[in-house]
Amino acid sequence: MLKSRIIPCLDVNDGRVVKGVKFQNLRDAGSPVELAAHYEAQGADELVVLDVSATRQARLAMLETIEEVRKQLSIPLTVGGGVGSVEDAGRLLGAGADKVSINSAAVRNPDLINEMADRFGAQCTVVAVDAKRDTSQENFWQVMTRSGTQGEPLDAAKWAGEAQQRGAGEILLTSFDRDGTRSGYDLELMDAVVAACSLPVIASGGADSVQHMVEAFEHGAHAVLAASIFHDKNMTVADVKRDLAKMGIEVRQ
Ligand SMILES: O=C(O)c1ccccc1NC[C@H](O)[C@H](O)[C@H](O)COP(=O)(O)O
Repeated sequence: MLKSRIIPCLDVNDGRVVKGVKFQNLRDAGSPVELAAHYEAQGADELVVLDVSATRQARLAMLETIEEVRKQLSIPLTVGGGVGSVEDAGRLLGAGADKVSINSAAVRNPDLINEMADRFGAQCTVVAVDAKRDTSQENFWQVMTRSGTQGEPLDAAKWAGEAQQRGAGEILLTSFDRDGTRSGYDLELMDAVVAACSLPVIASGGADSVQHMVEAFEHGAHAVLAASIFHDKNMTVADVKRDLAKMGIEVRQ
């Protein structure tokens, strides 16, 4: 049985880790290099670094940040944010990423998923699905792109299924509604995506307790991603893993 993974997330804007609520009101949360080392020392299984910078020069500087973070880490590193092409993905892998996550560019050009999987392998190809509940429809979550600012005429569960068909290796599923709110993962969204896609799914958005993580695992998540609770030092990755083990969830110690 694969062990459940705990993945801290560094959202990076202009070289600094930031954290907001529903992708808004971003506050400074520290240095990416220091936090990467910090979370690995706490026992993180993987790290996700998302470039949420708005400006082009900040995005280009991201390669240096990735090289610096890579020097700190021995655990798998997934990098995403603004990846627009196979060449972009290649540059990030060359800078030290093990996996690259794509969202907006894949929605614009779904063949990009096939190209990445063909060129680098499914294990490097993560499709990030940012989903916002559409309250006007039963069991429908809209795919969001461009850092949560653009609603797409696309059902999140169906899109995850298509990503699988096109060769993706993993789904990074972020609930826009829960991001930063500490109100728990969107479990119904998890259910809908797990029913439509048999790839490993990383639950993201809303974590505030170990119990929230247990719920996500019970609803089919292979891994849980969290940012706020770790950046705000409410708990360490080691605390989480200790409590999960006590609750019978198999984690890497
Ligand atoms: O994904 C984006 O484009 C984006 C843009 C700006 C700010 C945050 C963004 N994403 C949200 C991150 O993936 C966030 O770290 C996860 O949703 C985890 O959130 P919490 O654990 O609730 O803090």
